Amino acid sequence: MGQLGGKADLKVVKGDMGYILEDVPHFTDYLPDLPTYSNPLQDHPAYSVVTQYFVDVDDTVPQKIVVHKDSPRGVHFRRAGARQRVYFESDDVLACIVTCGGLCPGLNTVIREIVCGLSHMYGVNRILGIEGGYRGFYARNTMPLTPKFVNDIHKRGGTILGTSRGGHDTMKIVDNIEDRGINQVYIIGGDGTQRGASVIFEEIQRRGLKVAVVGIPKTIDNDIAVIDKSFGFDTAVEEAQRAINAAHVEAASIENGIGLVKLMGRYSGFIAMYATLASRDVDCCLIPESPFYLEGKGGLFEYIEKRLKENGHMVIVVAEGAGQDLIAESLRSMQHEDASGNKLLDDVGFWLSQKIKDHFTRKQMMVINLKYIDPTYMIRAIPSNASDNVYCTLLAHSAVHGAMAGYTGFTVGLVNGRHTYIPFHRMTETNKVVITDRMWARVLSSTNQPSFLCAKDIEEAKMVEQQPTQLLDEQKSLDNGCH
Ligand SMILES: Nc1ncnc2c1ncn2[C@@H]1O[C@H](COP(=O)(O)OP(=O)(O)OP(=O)(O)O)[C@@H](O)[C@H]1O
Ligand SMILES: O=P(O)(O)OC[C@H]1O[C@](O)(CO)[C@@H](O)[C@@H]1O
Ligand SMILES: [Mg+2]
Repeated sequence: MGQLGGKADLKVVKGDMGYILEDVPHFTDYLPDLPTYSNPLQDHPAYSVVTQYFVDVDDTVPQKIVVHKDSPRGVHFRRAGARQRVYFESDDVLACIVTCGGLCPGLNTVIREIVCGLSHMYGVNRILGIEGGYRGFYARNTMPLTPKFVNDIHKRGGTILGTSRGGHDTMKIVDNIEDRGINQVYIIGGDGTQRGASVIFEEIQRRGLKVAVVGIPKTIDNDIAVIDKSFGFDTAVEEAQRAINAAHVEAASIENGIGLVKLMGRYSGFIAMYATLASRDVDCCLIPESPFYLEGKGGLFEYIEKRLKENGHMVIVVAEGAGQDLIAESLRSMQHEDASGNKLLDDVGFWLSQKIKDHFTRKQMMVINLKYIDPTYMIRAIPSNASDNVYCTLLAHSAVHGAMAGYTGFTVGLVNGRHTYIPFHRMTETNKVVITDRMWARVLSSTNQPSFLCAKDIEEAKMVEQQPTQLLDEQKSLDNGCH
């Protein structure tokens, strides 16, 4: 297996039969001759009895598991887990944890399990919480975190550390890390946060510091492509059921009742799609990936009228990023951004409510009763459910094992059911609902809604699907020997 040259931040290894490892950085890449120590887990009363507890250094996990007889082995990621040798002595570790971006169920569980993992598995006692997101590194005090302090935080929503958008000043952050003597940095956040983590890692590497930078990807929208699923997503889908049930009860209790529920999903409609599929009470699901229109044949108004005539009531679920082009057209809305530079969206739920009410009032054909429910922040603020709690625990432990083993500049992630270490740059590939895929077809068949698509839209969607992804591009250039 040979190391390939290439882009400065890519560490790619190529093997036989089209095997590619998209590896993550390690201290030894820029700090040769570091001492190593035997992993204290070897003597741990709970873990020492586990057969093959340590991960083989050569274990990797394939990104694509559906293969043909002759297909190349494809891209792999380094398998997460405890290594036999570690690069830190327990007493020398000073770790810190920061949470950035929007809230998500499970943040406190990840914080708890990093603290308990470091302490119980590796005997690390010095752990700091950075308050209020990235700017907390240089603008706020830190809080000491102990297993006792974090004991029951997983039962609470939000993040005990606080969070923020904006305020990423790489130099000030790294100066602060260096001044405090921090040598493990755990960064929990979404795509913006992981971009921030990547530049922090680059600066740390440039300064030649022995500081592990580890990301734990957070997105309630489940919009990161490379991982199976993000923590908090299951909890969000489950909690969304309560809003959909309420909308259904309201709609079904009154003549021509329409229950409209807005769910999160800025660019990806996964929460709306899964909540719709799980509920079976939803008659129409609108997501950012699938354009729709209101007036005329095959439009939303026609469908609402038909459904009310058939059934007397209906439930509509709309993802917050759906129909933004329509709103922009009708409101000539200004484009605003939040402190991190994310586009601020217009409220599709409120806009759609008004449009539906106006339409039926104007037409005077039937009196409708529309109830609009926006549970978005109520969903985002709850604690994670049981399965997300276990998932968060494994992500946190993978992060701790990776840092102790000397890996850095990576995020943890579940790929095909296995925990892995993934280079930062892969975190920015977005996961979207593919509207020409089976899952979206299942939604359409469960709701009976029109697809709102003309032949041209379908062609365009297929073209997007067929376009080479970054992965294929890279694979192609690797095959051409470009790296
Ligand atoms: N390209 C970037 N370089 C450095 N820092 C960044 C970059 N993009 C975002 N950040 C910082 O990351 C933090 C979080 O970013 P953002 O508000 O976009 O949330 P996020 O991590 O994407 O989470 P989510 O969008 O899921 O709520 C902010 O402090 C922001 O300044
Ligand atoms: O209102 P805030 O806190 O900026 O966050 C809203 C955004 O965060 C997200 O949940 C992503 O984390 C989006 O779906 C949503 O648009
Ligand atoms: Mg984001």
